[in-house]
Amino acid sequence: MSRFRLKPLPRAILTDDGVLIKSQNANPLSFHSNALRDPDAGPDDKGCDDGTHERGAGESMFCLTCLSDSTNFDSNGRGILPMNTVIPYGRIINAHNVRSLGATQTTKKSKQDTTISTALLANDDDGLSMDLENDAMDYVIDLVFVLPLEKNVVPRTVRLNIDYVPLSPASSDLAEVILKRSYKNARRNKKMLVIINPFGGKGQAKNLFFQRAAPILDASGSDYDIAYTERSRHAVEIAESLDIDKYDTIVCASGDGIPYEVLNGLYRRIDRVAAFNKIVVTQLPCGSGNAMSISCHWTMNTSYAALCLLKSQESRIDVMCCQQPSYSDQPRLSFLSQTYGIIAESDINTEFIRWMGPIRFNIGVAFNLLQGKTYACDVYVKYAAKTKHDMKVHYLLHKKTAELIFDSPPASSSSASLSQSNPLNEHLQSASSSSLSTPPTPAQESVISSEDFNLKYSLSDPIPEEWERLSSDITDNLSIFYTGKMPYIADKTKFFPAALPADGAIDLVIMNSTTSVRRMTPILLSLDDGTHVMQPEVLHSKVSAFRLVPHIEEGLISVDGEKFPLEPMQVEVLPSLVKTLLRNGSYIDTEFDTLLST
Ligand SMILES: Nc1ncnc2c1ncn2[C@@H]1O[C@H](COP(=O)(O)OP(=O)(O)OP(=O)(O)O)[C@@H](O)[C@H]1O
Repeated sequence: MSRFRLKPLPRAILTDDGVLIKSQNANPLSFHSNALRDPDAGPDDKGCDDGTHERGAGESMFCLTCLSDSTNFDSNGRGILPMNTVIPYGRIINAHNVRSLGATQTTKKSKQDTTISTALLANDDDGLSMDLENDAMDYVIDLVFVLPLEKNVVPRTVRLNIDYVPLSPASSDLAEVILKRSYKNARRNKKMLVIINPFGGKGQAKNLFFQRAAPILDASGSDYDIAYTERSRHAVEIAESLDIDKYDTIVCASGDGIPYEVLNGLYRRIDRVAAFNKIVVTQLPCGSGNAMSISCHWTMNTSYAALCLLKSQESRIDVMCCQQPSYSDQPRLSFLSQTYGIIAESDINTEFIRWMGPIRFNIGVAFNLLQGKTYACDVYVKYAAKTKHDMKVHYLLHKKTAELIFDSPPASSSSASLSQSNPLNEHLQSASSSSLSTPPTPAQESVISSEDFNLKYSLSDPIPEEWERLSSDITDNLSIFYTGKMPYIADKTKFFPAALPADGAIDLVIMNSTTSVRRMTPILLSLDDGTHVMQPEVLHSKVSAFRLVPHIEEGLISVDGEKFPLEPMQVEVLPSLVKTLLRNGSYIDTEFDTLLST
């Protein structure tokens, strides 16, 4: 005999945007935190800062101060999802049919009835019941979604009674229907290797991963192994010897140093074509420099980046290939930047004050600037866009193409939505719910061959005829030489606002020491909004290749934040070589178009 336990459930339906709560249940909903935690990592989600209520054991509750306006309180301090709240597909990370609870008892519904008190009968039956009157089936689903709590997103589970009319017998697995909508354009069931640099982010990388990202990955049912880097360049070895049949995604829970090493490890493989066709390389921001995450996931927050890791589409991006005499047998890949002059010195030569955090870099720049240091060199370039006008044309052309491919219709605003509290989530929502957001050649379908690794130019050859030498007026007194492929080089530093993921070009920014400190200071202070590139003193172009020949005695070149020898360096773009995850299929919007129109 079955034992029955009455448990009221809220009713919901599927909409184009997400799961819409149709009936506001009089009883409070409780949301279960299903985060698995590293026992070493300590608690993360502590509930509310305001301390007005506490969480019971094994249970988390919504709180007004942590949620959007769409959340209400009952007298016990528990949150309820009001009618017309939408849990967007972009926020849903898992769903389970509650088969063990079995048949649901349906009541006859009038069209206007939005406060149905449905009882879930817990018994031993399996299966789902059908309301023959309207062909809608009642499903009991455990829906796992992420909720903004303080500055992070955290996983929660809610049990819902969902009315759904199956389109075909094959779609009667409602959890699968929801998951397909929630992971549109994204690879589900990734096989991930998470590489954690325990020294990254001033030693915080491991805690950040386990506190902010792992709960979301675990709640989504993701499959991942963890490897810790034990020494410098260990990630090169890990990637070089990786079993690429076992994994499809390498997640670098680190700063930008580990993705750099991983890409070069993959590049050294004999089967590198297969590796670059299979493996996606992405970052969870756990270091002090997280340019890849801010550029690709549009966030420096580890929990939001974990959500993006699950939801973003695989895309191919350009990478740069560096040649120098010291490693002529094995060129190096660079995904982020190469720099020479004040910024290189400030980045690398301030390692000894690493404990200061990112401010050490600003101190280094200011120090070198005030000393009026110059870094003489010769620079030869193959232009892709030379003048500021060419830059505008190039940028708008490539940005336009991306918009046509990836833009989504605006989400319905008729219903309250859990996504309202954070503008970042609108992007996530549109990315996953749009029917127009399928790119013509997503990374899953675009295959590269060994020819895509071929370099067009050799450092040992003379400068090609079609290249141009920059005027010595600029290069004799050079202060900053910076080339890059991603818009952000650090938090709040939009150094390359015109950078695009796959435009076949490297962005070049050069500044000259003849610019007075009085002029240089405001230019450098405008790095956060990217307006420095609009200043007449700043040379801003796009190149597909360049050669830098330093003429100073002592110094260094920095590639993706790593110290490189002070030698001639030649760099060329290798178009669309690397698979990564891009939110909505693009880099974070730098609003460079707005700068162009001012
Ligand atoms: N176990 C280890 N011991 C020492 N160094 C390591 C170890 N693991 C990784 N590294 C090195 O740490 C460097 C920085 O790594 P990462 O980018 O993850 O951290 P970060 O905090 O962002 O550092 P940075 O400020 O240099 O960017 C890498 O060059 C890597 O080779």
